[in-house]
Amino acid sequence: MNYRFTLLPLLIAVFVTISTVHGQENESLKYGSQYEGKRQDEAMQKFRENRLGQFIHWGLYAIPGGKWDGKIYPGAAEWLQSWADVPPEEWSKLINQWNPDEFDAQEWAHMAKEAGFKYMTVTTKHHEGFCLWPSEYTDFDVASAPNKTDIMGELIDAYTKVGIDVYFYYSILDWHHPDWRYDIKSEEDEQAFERYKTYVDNQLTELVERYPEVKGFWFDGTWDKSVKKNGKWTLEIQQMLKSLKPGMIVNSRLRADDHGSRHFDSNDKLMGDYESGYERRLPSFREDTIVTTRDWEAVMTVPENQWGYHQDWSVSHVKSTNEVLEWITHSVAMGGNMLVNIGPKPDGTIRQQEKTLMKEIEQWMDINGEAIYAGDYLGWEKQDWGYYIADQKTNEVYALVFNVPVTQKITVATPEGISIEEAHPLKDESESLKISEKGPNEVFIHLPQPMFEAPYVIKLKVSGKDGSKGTYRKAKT
Ligand SMILES: C[C@@H]1O/C(=N\OC(=O)Nc2ccccc2)[C@@H](O)[C@H](O)[C@@H]1O
Repeated sequence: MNYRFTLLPLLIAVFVTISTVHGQENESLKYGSQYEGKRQDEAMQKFRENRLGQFIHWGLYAIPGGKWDGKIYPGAAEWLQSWADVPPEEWSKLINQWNPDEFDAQEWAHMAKEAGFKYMTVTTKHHEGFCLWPSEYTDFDVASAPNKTDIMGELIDAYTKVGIDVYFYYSILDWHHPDWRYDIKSEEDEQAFERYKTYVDNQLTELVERYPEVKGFWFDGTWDKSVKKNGKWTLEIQQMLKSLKPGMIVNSRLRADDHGSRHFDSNDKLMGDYESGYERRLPSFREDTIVTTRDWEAVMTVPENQWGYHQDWSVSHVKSTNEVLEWITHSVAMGGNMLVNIGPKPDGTIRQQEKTLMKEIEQWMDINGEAIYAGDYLGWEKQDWGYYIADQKTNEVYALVFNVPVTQKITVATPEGISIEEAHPLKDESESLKISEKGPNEVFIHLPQPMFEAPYVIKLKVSGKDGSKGTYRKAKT
């Protein structure tokens, strides 16, 4: 049998397949990722060192607070218009009740500063379309409400003054604007969405020009086909913002590529400046360590799923402060940032549960904040008792204990040639914790009695192969 002729078609098929697959990985995209790796400029480094931020969801939805026509809706309060199926013209009447007469931006900024938040991201316009600044391009804004306070102006001034970086959340999805479209299926859709794109471009330009201290944009509401079919526009928005303000930071959630692929382009390359796909969920140490190769940020609610103010938090589990601290620690231990959300009340005050949470975060961060700020992925074997964090700048190593072993001691397994010299609790660094040999490259660190109620942070003095500090960190991948 002449194999040459029999095998030839198979060989061709194999070759075409390999080249196609390989070719797909390197498909040249016009609107895909614009660069690879982590941005190393000062603005992005500051984002990376901030680590802990405050998310603020505020808008007309705070007024009904999850209740419509006498019925409580357990879903996210900022989506009430959707859950209760309220027609836009009826929902818009809420503007006549917008009167946050207790709003005090300095008080909010002070609370955030004390709590240890290094940056803040606030909703300029959520899906409902109401604008919390006086916009030249719509009358569905604070300038048309009984209380005309420029919320964005007050907040960015107050937070910037106390040294907290401010980012703007902006929803592309807009339930109020007549030209918003979920999909583009007709010439009429096309023309309307072109008008809508101009509206958004104008508003974004307006926001940067009115509030030049803004550090970046957190885009949302980009999952519909209308946006996925406009990948070019999403890149143009990114480029426009960076030309308006060099160093501007834009999240991956804005972006769609030539084929509608979101966050990551069709070559699996991250778009935007950091990955913003972790919403009320966290990457796994077992399956998702790829996140440690890029900048990323998780965002979290205190209840199971309430971003805007909901008057009845009994509708779901409400995280304890220790749970919130573990979400923050988990993110930083995997080289990411965390935004912890609050949903202010319609009168401009902050609900007691959120004030208590911020106070308890403050008390913990006052002692342990050095393990969080500029924290990064260490790369050592994840242990059940908690997390390791390495400081990006000092290379100090911290062990953050959340799950106390019944043995009253934690195991620290170090890479070959690395040893633990000393262990000091951050709550009293003059104290030295006992270290005992467990096996090759494994030691026990003995925990103090009585057991503690909050996450317990230990600073480890580590020596590397050549005895110098800092040689023990896993190579940055
Ligand atoms: C931070 C949150 O972001 C949102 N949505 O984020 C999503 O990623 N939504 C989503 C996730 C998966 C599929 C479709 C939409 C908003 O709808 C919500 O009100 C809040 O502002």
